[in-house]
Amino acid sequence: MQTNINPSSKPASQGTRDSRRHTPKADMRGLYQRAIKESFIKLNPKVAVRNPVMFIVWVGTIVTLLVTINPNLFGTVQADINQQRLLNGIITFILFFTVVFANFAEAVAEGRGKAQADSLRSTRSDTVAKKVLPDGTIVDTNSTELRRGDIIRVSAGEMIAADGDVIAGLGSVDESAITGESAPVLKQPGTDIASSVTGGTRLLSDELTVRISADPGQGFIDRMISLVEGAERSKTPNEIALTVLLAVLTQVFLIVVSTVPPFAGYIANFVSTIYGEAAANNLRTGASIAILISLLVALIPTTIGGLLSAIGIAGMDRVAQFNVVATSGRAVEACGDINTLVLDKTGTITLGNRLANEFIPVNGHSVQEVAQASLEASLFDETPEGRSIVALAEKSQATLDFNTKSAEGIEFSAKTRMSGTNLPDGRELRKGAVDAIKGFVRSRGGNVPAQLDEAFERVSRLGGTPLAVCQDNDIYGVIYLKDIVKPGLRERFDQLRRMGVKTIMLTGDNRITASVIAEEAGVDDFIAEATPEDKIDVIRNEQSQGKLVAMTGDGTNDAPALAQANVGVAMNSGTQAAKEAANMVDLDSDPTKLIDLVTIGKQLLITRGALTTFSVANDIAKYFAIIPTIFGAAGIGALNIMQLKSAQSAIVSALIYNALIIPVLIPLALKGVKFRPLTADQLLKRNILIYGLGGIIAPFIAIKLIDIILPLS
Ligand SMILES: Nc1ncnc2c1ncn2[C@@H]1O[C@H](COP(=O)(O)OP(=O)(O)OP(=O)(O)O)[C@@H](O)[C@H]1O
Ligand SMILES: [K+]
Ligand SMILES: [Mg+2]
Repeated sequence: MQTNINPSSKPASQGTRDSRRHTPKADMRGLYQRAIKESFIKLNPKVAVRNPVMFIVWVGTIVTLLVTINPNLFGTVQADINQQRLLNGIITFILFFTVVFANFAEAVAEGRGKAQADSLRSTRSDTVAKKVLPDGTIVDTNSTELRRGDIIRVSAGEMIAADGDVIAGLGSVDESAITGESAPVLKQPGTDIASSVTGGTRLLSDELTVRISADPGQGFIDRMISLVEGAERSKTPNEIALTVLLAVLTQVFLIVVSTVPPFAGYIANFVSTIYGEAAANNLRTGASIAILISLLVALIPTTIGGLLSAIGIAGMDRVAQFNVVATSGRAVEACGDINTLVLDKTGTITLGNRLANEFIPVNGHSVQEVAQASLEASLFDETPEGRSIVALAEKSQATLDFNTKSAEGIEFSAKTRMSGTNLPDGRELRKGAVDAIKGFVRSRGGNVPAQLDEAFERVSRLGGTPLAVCQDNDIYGVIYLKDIVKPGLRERFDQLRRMGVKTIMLTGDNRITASVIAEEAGVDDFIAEATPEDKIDVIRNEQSQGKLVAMTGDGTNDAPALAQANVGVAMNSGTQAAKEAANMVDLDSDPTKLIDLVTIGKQLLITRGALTTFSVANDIAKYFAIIPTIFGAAGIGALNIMQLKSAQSAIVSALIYNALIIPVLIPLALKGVKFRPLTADQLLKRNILIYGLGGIIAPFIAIKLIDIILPLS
């Protein structure tokens, strides 16, 4: 087992998170002022109707306002008309603020995104780009006139006018406008990583030629702005299902409450035969329209109805705080339902800077000869692995004895799993996965020495990647590429396991290395020697068992798998193809962030469930507060278990509680309920216990307290 973990390196997604937020903290006071204004603007019926539960409250407010103005509107009131008017007025006032509070919850949630959008927009200004025409001439072109496929030249100090891929040049780019990270990022063409640039970022050094990949208004920052602003926010399937459920519940209570007057009338007739007409009248007037509306509003799920969209928006927002751009709320929620997490080994589970550590000779060759062959084989290999091999070979005094211009580079591909160089004198040098090189040598009539397997095993058992090196049909030796498992992963995978998420490591590397790394990192399963096609198959296979799969990737060859996965997270450092196929982009290019995303998604679902449970459980107390006032005077006082001061005080207390609970719960809706890594089953039980039981008890206490404080008799 590997013991040489670098103790100074932190898990990639911890530690620096706060400093990485891509927008400055929103001005909170301005945010609340804006939200208060918005809460009143949202009273517009056209907007209000989108939330059926709160719309009922809004309509109820209008009706109670009418009976405040004229208490006799729906039949003569027998009680003191001024007293009736006062009560109706108070009810109207509270109902109105119930709607405003719900609007406020949504406005606060939206406001954070708007503030973010503003700060993003401020980084965006029309830029003049140097467009390269097909004949090579350069013309100044406004960034709004650039189209997909156009070629531009960017010089040091200039803003990159639009998204694109670097096709020539090399330079460092300041991406702090989107990532908040001030360290410059090196951009160069060709490689899977580091070839894509984002409009609105600034080139710090040298010169780049960029092929534009997005039409105006379709760029990454544009998409980010419209996302955080909520312009593209559509309800997720879960949210729609819950909205429908709440609407149905509202309808049920509407029917229930509308049966109260006939029922009360029936009892009144009965009461009049025993206690006389005076008592019966009391009962008939008790069921006044304003009180029935109060009962209805108390019973329908206004708490969750008022907080539902804030919870969803906050979920997207929390993802943004982690420096991840989600293309939809649906993607965020899907994270919460993930059963299987597919991770690739190099760069995800390991630190990824696989560096050449040692040359191990076989077949009677010397270390020097292996270094020489490795240098020649890696001459055109631009991958970090290739570069590190060149560096180690040069340290071992290897030199070139041919003109590199006349040699031909054989690029690495995940399919062949080797790379190399064809020399001018006809020699073919190759390096790559050991079995791939074995195949290459055998196809040229060569032998595979037993020593090779020993070297292969030795490197693999250390968790390293062994690369065999050969010249034509002669195997020279093995290059030990050393890699290190990221610290702290085991705990994170343990956490996922407790949430019921299975982790699968997918790697193109050999079985032994894979098993050593898998064991050290603590993943549940691993698949070795995987081709890009295998990656899609693994995802499809999991999905065919009804599982939801998340995957992280960065390469163009990851794009199909990213698209196939239910949640695909592309690295910002990755190719445009990968970013387009994925439904999330991680601006920090930190593959382990999926673990945080799963947590956020789960937290979103749990918060919604918890507040729904709480909202519905609240009804019991409110029911017992209001129902005796409808029947109370008629001697059914046994229902008055809360012993509230009077009918008026009971109704008003219940409604005040009902209204205030919305703003009280806004922080919880925005922050999410405290998350613990438990399975769905355990979480359900826990939530029913806390939010169900709490939801029953809390309002009894709160309503009783409000009743005591209220100066109503
Ligand atoms: N530059 C290279 N030249 C030759 N062979 C390479 C090179 N890079 C990798 N290989 C070999 O090809 C195998 C597959 O590499 P690749 O980087 O495609 O793996 P992968 O499928 O992305 O999985 P992971 O990145 O998790 O290891 C490696 O295990 C190694 O044996
Ligand atoms: K309610
Ligand atoms: Mg890889």
